[in-house]
Amino acid sequence: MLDVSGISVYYGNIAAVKDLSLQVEQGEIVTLIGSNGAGKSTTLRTISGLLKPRSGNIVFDGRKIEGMPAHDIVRLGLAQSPEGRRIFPRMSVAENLDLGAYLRNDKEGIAEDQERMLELFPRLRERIAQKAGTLSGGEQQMLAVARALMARPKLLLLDEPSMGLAPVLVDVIFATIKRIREAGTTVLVVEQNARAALSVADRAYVLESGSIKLSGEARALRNDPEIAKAYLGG
Ligand SMILES: Nc1ncnc2c1ncn2[C@@H]1O[C@H](COP(=O)(O)OP(=O)(O)OP(=O)(O)O)[C@@H](O)[C@H]1O
Repeated sequence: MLDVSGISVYYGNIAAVKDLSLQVEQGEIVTLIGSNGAGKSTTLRTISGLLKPRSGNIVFDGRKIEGMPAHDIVRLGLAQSPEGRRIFPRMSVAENLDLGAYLRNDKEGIAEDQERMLELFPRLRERIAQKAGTLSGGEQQMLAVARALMARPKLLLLDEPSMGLAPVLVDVIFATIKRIREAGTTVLVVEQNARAALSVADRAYVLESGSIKLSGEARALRNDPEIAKAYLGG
């Protein structure tokens, strides 16, 4: 479904991502893990069209998308829920969800999907008329994920969904990622919380200084002593 092949991404003269390749098959949960500054966000932002690679190719669903404007990429079925929960704080939860569907005009489908999101995230139903800025951090994170899903993507990109969340909410978010996949959406998730990410993913890539250092089945990586030492705290 997604084939990233040899991309390099620069900020000025500095390469943040170097000759990086990764693949995501339909129906998979794939995670990209790595420490601070490894280039995880840069990779995700390049796939979703917010940054342009200096070289390399990105093919999504059979179409070359590198260099395409982000809104055209969303239209093809690739949506990103950004790091830092960039929801609109002065708009209600319902209005934020509507914004996620801004490229659609099937009113009934949008209403159905909103209902589905409220089933997936019951906390949002309780707060549906509230301004998004008054939600807790975890609720805002859920809203950001739900908003991205309102675009009905084939592939959902998630940037650090567990950031700043209490451990119990991290579990809720990752359980939700599994349910999203069961409902038919493929997921590529970037995480610093390698333990949580490797416990739900099928496959993983380990990023170090802008390059893939290791990749494989998430289960195998979880049991790899080197990974445990570097990313799982022992
Ligand atoms: N806008 C920018 N301008 C210049 N350099 C940047 C910019 N954004 C990121 N970088 C640099 O690019 C490298 C990769 O950053 P990136 O944010 O992709 O890493 P990351 O793995 O997502 O880390 P984090 O988890 O801290 O966000 C880092 O060295 C970072 O300092």
